Amino acid sequence: MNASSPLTPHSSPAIPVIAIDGPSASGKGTVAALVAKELGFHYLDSGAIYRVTALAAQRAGIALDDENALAELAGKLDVSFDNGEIWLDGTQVGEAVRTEESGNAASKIASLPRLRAALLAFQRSFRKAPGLVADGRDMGSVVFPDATLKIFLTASAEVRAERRYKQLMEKGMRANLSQILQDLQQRDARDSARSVAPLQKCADASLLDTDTLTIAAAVNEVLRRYQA
Ligand SMILES: Nc1ncnc2c1ncn2[C@@H]1O[C@H](COP(=O)(O)OP(=O)(O)OP(=O)(O)O)[C@@H](O)[C@H]1O
Ligand SMILES: Nc1ccn([C@H]2C[C@H](O)[C@@H](COP(=O)(O)O)O2)c(=O)n1
Repeated sequence: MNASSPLTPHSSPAIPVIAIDGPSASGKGTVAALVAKELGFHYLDSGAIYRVTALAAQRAGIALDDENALAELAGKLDVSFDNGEIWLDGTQVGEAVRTEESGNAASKIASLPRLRAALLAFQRSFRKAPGLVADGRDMGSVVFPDATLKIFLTASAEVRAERRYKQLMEKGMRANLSQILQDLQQRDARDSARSVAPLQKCADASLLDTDTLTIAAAVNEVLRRYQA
């Protein structure tokens, strides 16, 4: 696995990290990427790692509950990230990892402790100077517990479902609002209930509710908290 440039074998505590965790469609990816751009930092979309691992498993015919086989697969995945594009085994995965089915498959394998452990070092290898903005579910709690700033980004399930609906429609994908709301609530419940690295606001994270915030306002608020 590589993050488009040589791997750093160990994480470096001197390099600042902004960890943005939260439920699905809360805007983590959008806000994290814009904050990273503003600060000139690297960006880690950790959910994409789980999504592409699930895709690789499906291509290899590995069941999504076969923990040993999934952990072994994760340890030798040929995945790289380059300018927002994901490469698996030398080919671009494109929108295959952006569907709700892909999010659900990722959520299922993400509940397996050995699979999560196998992905830890790869995620930490993204910590490079001058800094990193990382989004996911356990960025502040497990992957970067010493992060400089930890944000728990959220919005009501209804607002998130509407945003996801709009996003899918804009991409020309089929979408049904009530189905999206149901899927999103099920995924959040699974991600919150698992025994390892559950989705939760850790004690040292600060809450950012974007129900009534524009993307620009959410980005500015993260930057303000970082600079404070
Ligand atoms: N504050 C906001 N106001 C309006 N739309 C927003 C806001 N934040 C994000 N969005 C939109 O909501 C959609 C979902 O955002 P995004 O994909 O960043 O969420 P996410 O938390 O990364 O989702 P997932 O966990 O499923 O990957 C996008 O279309 C994005 O543009
Ligand atoms: N740090 C992470 C990131 C993601 N996951 C799992 C749980 C999510 O439902 C799924 C897809 O993530 P998304 O792309 O929607 O952010 O992957 C996780 O457990 N830990």
